[in-house]
Amino acid sequence: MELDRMDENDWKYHGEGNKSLVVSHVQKCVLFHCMQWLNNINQTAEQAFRQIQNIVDFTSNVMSCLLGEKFVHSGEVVRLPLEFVRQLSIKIQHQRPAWRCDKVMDIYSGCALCLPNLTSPTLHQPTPTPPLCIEIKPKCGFLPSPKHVSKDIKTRVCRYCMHQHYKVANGKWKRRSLYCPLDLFSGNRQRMHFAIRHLIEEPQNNLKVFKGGQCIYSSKEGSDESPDTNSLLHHLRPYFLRGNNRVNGHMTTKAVLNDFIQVLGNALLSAAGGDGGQVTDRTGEGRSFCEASLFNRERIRHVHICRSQGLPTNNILSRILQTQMLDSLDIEGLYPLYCRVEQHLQDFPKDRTGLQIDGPYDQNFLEKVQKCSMEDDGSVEYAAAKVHQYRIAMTAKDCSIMVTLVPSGEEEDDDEEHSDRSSVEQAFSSSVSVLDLDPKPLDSVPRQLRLDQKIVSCYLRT
Ligand SMILES: O=P(O)(O)O[C@@H]1[C@@H](OP(=O)(O)O)[C@H](OP(=O)(O)O)[C@H](O)[C@H](OP(=O)(O)O)[C@H]1OP(=O)(O)O
Ligand SMILES: Nc1ncnc2c1ncn2[C@@H]1O[C@H](COP(=O)(O)OP(=O)(O)OP(=O)(O)O)[C@@H](O)[C@H]1O
Repeated sequence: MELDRMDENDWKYHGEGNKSLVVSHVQKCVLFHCMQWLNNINQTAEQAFRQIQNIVDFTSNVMSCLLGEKFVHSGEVVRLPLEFVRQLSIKIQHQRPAWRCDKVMDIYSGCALCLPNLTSPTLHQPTPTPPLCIEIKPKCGFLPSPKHVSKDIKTRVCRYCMHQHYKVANGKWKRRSLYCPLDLFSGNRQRMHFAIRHLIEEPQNNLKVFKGGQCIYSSKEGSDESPDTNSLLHHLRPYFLRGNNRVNGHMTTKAVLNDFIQVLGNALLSAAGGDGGQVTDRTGEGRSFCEASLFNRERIRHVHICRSQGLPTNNILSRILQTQMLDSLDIEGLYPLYCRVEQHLQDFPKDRTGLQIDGPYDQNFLEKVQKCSMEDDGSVEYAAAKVHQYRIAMTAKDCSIMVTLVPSGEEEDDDEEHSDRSSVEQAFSSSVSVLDLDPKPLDSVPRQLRLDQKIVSCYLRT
């Protein structure tokens, strides 16, 4: 790509989050993450470059080691012509969701993060059934240890399920989602199926489906209407009309949905990097069932199911969960350590660099985090390492998984000996990546504590 000869007409709006606005190339398999700001803060181009380089370093030197490099794309910082960025921001403005427009795209620095477009149709041959890409933001998959929390409810109901009450009370979403992350991270097929079905019913910002690079299914924040599941099923039907189902050419809507969920669940369970085989089974710890999950409420009926299975150790869900569990103290146990670091930085501002509070996110940073002692010796180094661990865990709690399902060649359809189950499993090859791995700033810690208190008191009230 010739960065000095850019044309905004080659780019289109792709999506956005809380911090970045994403534009994709109309033909090539690349996209840019442009930063967006709440206020038009006075950041120099060099500071903007440094901030994005920090994201690249954190992704490649920290998150990639913890999650598995095969799943992670770190990207690179690019400098774009300012006029191109300005024209682009004007071009895409009308496509942005209104509720994100309190943020403005950074048109001053010219810096952006360049990544492969994981939903790009141009990666594959054009066919009537282009790859399906399913983006899942799973959120936190475990309950905190009772040692560190002041409210017993936090050890019984997961943060996501409690947060749902708070979000509905504050009008962020009109309806609660019945998805529970603890079911998705269970490794138990029935629980995972249950979780994915509820993600589809109420996707909020936890599920998006792309076909041929276009987002065909997602929630609109603040909207009264649920997304159109029938339209999703209409898109999915041709992918599942194969094997035995093709014989009579008819498939019920429920069967399409079940097959889709089964294929997605399989893709998540089979995505492993490095050595595999062992099982992470947390049922014994009592931190893997959420009382608010509908599945759990039916636990007596499902008791034989609950005892079985777990995630294979090097599975992507397992690695995300292990990284989330670096938050071993809960925000309540972590906050006093954060205060120790803050106090120290006020007294000795120059130590900010040595403690690597804002990076650099290099090998040394990762070692500090991995070698952090179990015992608090009262030092600022211990406190800083625990805060670093917490911030890494926050990133893992906020990342997204992109599952790509590529329909297999037609020849597999011809084998009518296959049962429905094996044919649907063979009908796709899959790959998995993890998105949105930027570091959370130090000042997100007090915000997290305040939010935690609001979520818990709202839940206890309702
Ligand atoms: O705190 P949470 O759990 O609400 O997570 C925030 C997300 O809200 P969610 O609950 O997923 O709708 C929030 O997502 P939305 O903007 O709601 O789509 C962001 O991902 C936010 O991260 P950051 O501050 O932009 O780095 C997330 O904030 P962090 O807590 O990860 O900093
Ligand atoms: N490499 C990619 N390939 C395809 N789509 C992507 C890619 N990166 C981001 N996206 C899309 O753009 C959206 C916004 O990106 P992202 O979640 O990284 O933004 P963010 O502002 O960092 O998010 P958050 O709100 O979690 O802070 C994603 O939800 C996803 O749909």
